Amino acid sequence: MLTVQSLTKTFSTDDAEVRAVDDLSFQVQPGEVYGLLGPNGAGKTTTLRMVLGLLEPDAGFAEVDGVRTESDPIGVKSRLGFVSASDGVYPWLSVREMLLYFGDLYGVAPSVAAQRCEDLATLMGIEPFLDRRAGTLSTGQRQRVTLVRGLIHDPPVMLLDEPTRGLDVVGVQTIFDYIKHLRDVGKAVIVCTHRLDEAQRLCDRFGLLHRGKLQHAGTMTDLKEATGREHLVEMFVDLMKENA
Ligand SMILES: Nc1ncnc2c1ncn2[C@@H]1O[C@H](COP(=O)(O)OP(=O)(O)OP(=O)(O)O)[C@@H](O)[C@H]1O
Repeated sequence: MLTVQSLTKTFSTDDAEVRAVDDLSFQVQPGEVYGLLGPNGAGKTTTLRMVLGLLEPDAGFAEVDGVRTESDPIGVKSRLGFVSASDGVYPWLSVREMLLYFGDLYGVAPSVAAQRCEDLATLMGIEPFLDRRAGTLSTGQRQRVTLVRGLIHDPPVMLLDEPTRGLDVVGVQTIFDYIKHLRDVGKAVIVCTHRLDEAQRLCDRFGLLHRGKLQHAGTMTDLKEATGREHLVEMFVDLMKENA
């Protein structure tokens, strides 16, 4: 389970202070897909960076399966999988070498990592290119490899940042299947995306973030009741007008 409690971060620049994340709290349960959604600059990336332990909060904390980022940053990283549209691959390693290398970085025993590599390769359809250099893969093939890489240490919590960016319909469907798999095997999943139509189909619960604060949170039914709107897109447009 992931807990974010009263998380707050202000950035100071030469001419201004930006409260990027403002007293943000939410939880994601095992087997649940949570859409953390918001327009540009809402605070999504800053939140993920604090959950991952890459940025220190001014106040509040993130906790992954009972382990707090501030007290055990390595322990938290081993319990998190992170997949981002901007993930790179090591071009000169074969896909298998790269996956086993990441397993090793996470402290997974080589025999366990090798078996997981085989199982996940079958699941994500990457067996045909396991022994090809990662640098020769297409965007969609590379994306599937990064999805496998995110799971090589079998973390209980997965963070997906813009997972469908740049993918064709088949690639998007692969992400949908992957997220369904994550839900089925009981991972707690956070998805950040600007594709609100996809989010509406994918997520069990939502947090609509604007100016670092959750403006609405809950299931689609909760959000519809609270806003009187049918679709996330309309809710967002209203939010941005209200806060303009
Ligand atoms: N290192 C930084 N220094 C100063 N301001 C920052 C820094 N990082 C983020 N910000 C500001 O904090 C706010 C939130 O940014 P953040 O990147 O978290 O938004 P986001 O929701 O991920 O946006 P996007 O959808 O555009 O990626 C923005 O106003 C941004 O300019």
